[in-house]
Amino acid sequence: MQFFSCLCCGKGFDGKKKVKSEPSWRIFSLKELHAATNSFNYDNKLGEGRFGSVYWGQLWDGSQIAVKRLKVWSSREEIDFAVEVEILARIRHKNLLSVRGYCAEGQERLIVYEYMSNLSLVSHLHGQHSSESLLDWTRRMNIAVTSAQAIAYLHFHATPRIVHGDVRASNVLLDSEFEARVTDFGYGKLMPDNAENGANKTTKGNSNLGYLSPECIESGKESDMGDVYSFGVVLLELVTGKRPTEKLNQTTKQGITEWVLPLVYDKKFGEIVDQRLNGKYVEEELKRVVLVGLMCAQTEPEKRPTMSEVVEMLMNESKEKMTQLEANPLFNKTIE
Ligand SMILES: Nc1ncnc2c1ncn2[C@@H]1O[C@H](COP(=O)(O)OP(=O)(O)OP(=O)(O)O)[C@@H](O)[C@H]1O
Repeated sequence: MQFFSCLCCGKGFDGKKKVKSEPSWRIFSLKELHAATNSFNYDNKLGEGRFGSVYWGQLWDGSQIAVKRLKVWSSREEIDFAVEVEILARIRHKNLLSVRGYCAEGQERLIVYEYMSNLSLVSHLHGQHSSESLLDWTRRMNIAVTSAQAIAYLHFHATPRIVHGDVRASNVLLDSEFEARVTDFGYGKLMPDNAENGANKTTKGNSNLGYLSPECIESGKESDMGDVYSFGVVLLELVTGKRPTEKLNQTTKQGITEWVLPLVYDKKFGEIVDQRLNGKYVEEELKRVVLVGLMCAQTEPEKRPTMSEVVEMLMNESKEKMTQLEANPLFNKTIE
């Protein structure tokens, strides 16, 4: 850690007070997190992922937190854990979920995040909130653009630059205003490959297969272009309300791109859009998101746009840009 200044106490490693002393994260005691989560009570549990369970909690100052209690962690990786969490904690963007701190005591390894009261995108599209139709078109467009900005930030502006490695709808959380907060970035580095119950960096217990690019499945390696592919799947999921893969019958599954592309050829955008929107959407915007999503989720990584280009394409409302998008060879049935 010698190359980092100490953000926790606001001092540089030369010991002098820095101008900006606002702490961005801190170390929590296990006692404090026990008190906040009612001793990791079952009633406080928000859910469970591959790396552990997440609990809702409230600190003494009234602020709400989400505590991720990681599965067994060997003390051998203690230093790595602290270094990695500190790197994640330093990465700040309004659409990335902020790490408030961590706790490493005995065998316990916990990461403390801000609490997102509207949970994840997946819960609104396919889960506990899916029947409430809280995601109107404006919210969906906002989520598309801001989550793209967050991933572009990781790829191009974060220090160090970060490949997310697990872009999917369950990792797009929503705050009280339904603003997107991308989470779970950098976990590939944080969790050792052979962690007990922890999955390999890209296979992840098959739970993200619908999001993984073909080259990532083949090589087992994460990449920025792999993130672009996964983000394309999220965009399509966001506007169609469909899952990344749907079971056609006992033996066959269909990927979301295979379902959408033929409808694009036939210009049947009204069939593509999530029917729960009851026709309340902006056609040009829908078209834009669908085309960008398909361009991202192309098989060949070199044909995909970068995340910065994705942001640009999603935000550009000009007719010229739309014409340019439509002219992409991917949407020309005869070339395929
Ligand atoms: N900061 C948070 N605020 C509110 N809910 C959260 C927060 N972080 C996680 N959750 C919820 O906790 C549950 C578990 O999250 P977790 O990140 O461990 O798993 P996941 O993302 O669903 O899967 P995986 O980690 O395997 O990718 C999810 O349902 C998620 O919505």
